[in-house]
Amino acid sequence: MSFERLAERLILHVLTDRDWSRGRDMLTVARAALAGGATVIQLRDKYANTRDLVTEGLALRALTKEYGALLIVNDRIDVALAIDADGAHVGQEDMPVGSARQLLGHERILGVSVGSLDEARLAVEGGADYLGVGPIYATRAKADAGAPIGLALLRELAPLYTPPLIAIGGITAANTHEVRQAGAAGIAVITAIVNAEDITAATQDIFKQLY
Ligand SMILES: Cc1ncc(COP(=O)(O)OP(=O)(O)O)c(N)n1
Ligand SMILES: Cc1ncsc1CCOP(=O)(O)O
Ligand SMILES: [Mg+2]
Repeated sequence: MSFERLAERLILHVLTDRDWSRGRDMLTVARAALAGGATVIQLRDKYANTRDLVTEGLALRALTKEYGALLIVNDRIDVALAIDADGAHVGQEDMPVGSARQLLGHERILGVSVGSLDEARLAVEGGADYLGVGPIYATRAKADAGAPIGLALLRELAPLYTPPLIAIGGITAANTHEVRQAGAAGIAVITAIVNAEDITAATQDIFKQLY
């Protein structure tokens, strides 16, 4: 897939998160987000054991196929392979990018979190298909995310590298436009979508700001 086509398909990631879903189950949340325009569901479950993660993943695999959306697994390359996900996402404390790429192969998408120029360079050299850049703004959904980095890194990276930049951290309908203007090909969202009372409407509101 070309980077341009990939960028289109990666425009709106919704990350699952039990803590912020108001007690609604993951499939209900994901279905509502897909109905509102999510193009990627990232399975992100910090509590489930491996067996449950695979079960959740298989259900999300069927659902994302129904909507023609991508499924990315957070942290776990083995689970991504087991459920035939479209790809996996690793951060700076997860599997190193080179090893992740080796295990995942070249047919699946590999996303890597970066918060600095150096991390971005290493991620690109290691074969990342997209970069998760953040936290752009303050976030409630990741306690160890560190201080917000603002828009400067997006502006620096956009002219340097071809893999799409996906902005994450505190993204809402109100700041989506400025994030895109700064160079983000797409955005990744937790609370502004999964914590919304009407998930589909919240996703639609954000989706509209992307174009
Ligand atoms: C698209 C995207 N970008 C960044 C992250 C964060 O990954 P990581 O730093 O490994 O943190 P956790 O999500 O694992 O808590 C992401 N998941 N997705
Ligand atoms: C997983 C992650 N990585 C950096 S910030 C963040 C949390 C994003 O959640 P929210 O969209 O609610 O700020
Ligand atoms: Mg991680």
